[in-house]
Amino acid sequence: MTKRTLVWFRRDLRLHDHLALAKALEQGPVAAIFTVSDDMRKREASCWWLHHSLFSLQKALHEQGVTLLLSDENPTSVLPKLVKTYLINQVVWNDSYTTDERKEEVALKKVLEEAGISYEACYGDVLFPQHELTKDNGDPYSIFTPFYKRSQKETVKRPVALQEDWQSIQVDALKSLDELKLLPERDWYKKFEAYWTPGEQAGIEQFKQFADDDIADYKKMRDFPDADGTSRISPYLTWGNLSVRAVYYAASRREHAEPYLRQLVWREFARRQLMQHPTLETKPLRTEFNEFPWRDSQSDFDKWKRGETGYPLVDAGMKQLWETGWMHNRVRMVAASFLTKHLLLPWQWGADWFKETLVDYDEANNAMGWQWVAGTGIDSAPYFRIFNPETQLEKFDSNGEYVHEFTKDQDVAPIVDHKEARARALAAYERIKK
Ligand SMILES: Cc1cc2nc3c(=O)[nH]c(=O)nc-3n(C[C@H](O)[C@H](O)[C@H](O)COP(=O)(O)OP(=O)(O)OC[C@H]3O[C@@H](n4cnc5c(N)ncnc54)[C@H](O)[C@@H]3O)c2cc1C
Repeated sequence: MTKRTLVWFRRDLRLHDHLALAKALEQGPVAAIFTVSDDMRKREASCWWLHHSLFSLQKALHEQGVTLLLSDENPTSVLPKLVKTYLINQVVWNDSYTTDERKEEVALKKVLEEAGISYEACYGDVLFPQHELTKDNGDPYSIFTPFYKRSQKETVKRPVALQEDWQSIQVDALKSLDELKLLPERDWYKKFEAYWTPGEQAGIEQFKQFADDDIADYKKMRDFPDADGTSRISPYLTWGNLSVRAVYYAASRREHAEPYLRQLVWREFARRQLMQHPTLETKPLRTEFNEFPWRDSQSDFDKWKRGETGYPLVDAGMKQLWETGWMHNRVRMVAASFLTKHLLLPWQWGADWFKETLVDYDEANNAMGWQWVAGTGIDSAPYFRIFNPETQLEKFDSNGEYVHEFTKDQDVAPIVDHKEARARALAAYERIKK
C-alpha cells in the first residue's frame, strides 16, 4: 500500500546512506522537514556549518522535486500539523544521540502516539544499533579496549542506496533559511569560508581524498598538527553530511586502515557513554571531582581563550580554533590539559568554549574528550598525568611550523611556570584523593 511520508531530517543532512529517506521513498510520496532548536543556536560555529548544510540539502532535494521545509517551532507542534494538512500517513527519522535531541524524540513519539499517527525511528548517527555491542550480560561497556574488541567481531552494514524514482508531496514553504537566522551575530565565522566547504558533496570529496592519499599513513602522521595527517571529516560527521557507516564501510576496504577505524569506534564509544550518562558534558563521571578545588580566574581563562598563555603549542591551538573553527586532536589534548591542570580551571569552562567555537562540536565527543583529559571520566587519563606543553611541542611540532602558522611567533611571557603549576595541580588532586 502506498504511504505518504514525512521525513524529519536531523543529524543526517545528506542523501547517501539515509535509512529513513530510503524507507519513505519505497512506500510512496515524501515531504521533508528540518526543525531548529534553541540549543542549536548556542553552538555558534556549528550553526554556521548547519546553515550551509541546509542550503546544500535544500538544493539536492529540490532537484528531486522535494521541498525541504524549515521551522523553528517545536517538532511536537509542527509535525502533527503538517501530517494533518497534507494527509500524511507516517513520520520517519533517523535517531539522534544527543541528550536534548533524545528528549525531543521521546516527546514527539508520545504526541504522535496520542494522535494515532504512525512513525518509525531508524538507527541514525552510529555504526551499530544501540542494543548491539553490549557485554554478555547486556550491560554497556565502560572501558574502550573491550568495547573495541567486541566491535571488531561485527560488520558495519553496507550503505543503503536511494531508489531513483521519487514521488513528492507538494507543500507550502514555512520559513526561509535566512529567516531561521542561524548565522552567528558576531561575524568572526566569515573566516571559516577560507578553510571549509560544508555539505554532502564536499564531505564526500574530502573523505575520498584522505582515503586515496593518506589513510595508510594515518598511524604515523596523525599526531603532527602541521601535517595533513588526519581526515578532517569531523564537521561533516557532526551534521551527517557524511554517514559514519558509509565512511567506516569505505575505509574498511582500504589497506592499513585499522588505526583510522579505531578512531571511528572511539566516536561510537562516546555516543554509548553519553546515552548512559546524559549529563556527561556537565558532571564528572568520577564523583570525587565534585569536590575538586578548581580555581575561578576569568582573566586566566580569557588568556587561554585568546591563545595568550605564553606556551606556543597551546596558543597556536587556541588561535587555530578561533581562525578556522577546528583544532588538531593532539593540540586539543594539550590545550585542554593546560586549562585543567596548569591553570586549574574547570573542564566544563573549556567544554563550553569548544561548544561555541568548534565547527565540529559534538556533545558526545566533546564531553568524553574533556573528561578524558581532565581525568574525571571512567576510562580516561589519570589526573596526575600532566602534559608538559614544551615537551609536546618538541615532539609534535619540532620545526615550529604549526606554531608559526597560527601565532606568527608572538612573544608572550608564560602566565604560569610549568613546574610550579604542575606541583599546584598535584597538590589539588591530593585533596580529593583523601
Ligand atoms: C578536549 C577534546 C574535545 C574534543 N571535542 C570534539 C568535538 O566537539 N567534536 C568532535 O568531533 N571531536 C572532538 N574531539 C575528538 C577529536 O579531537 C576530533 O574528532 C578530531 O580532531 C577531528 O579531526 P579529524 O576528523 O581529522 O579526525 P581523524 O583523526 O581523521 O578521525 C576520524 C574521525 O574519528 C572520530 N574521532 C577521532 N578522534 C576521536 C576521539 N578522540 N574521540 C572521539 N572520536 C574521535 C571523529 O569523528 C573524526 O572525525 C575532542 C577531543 C578532545 C581531546
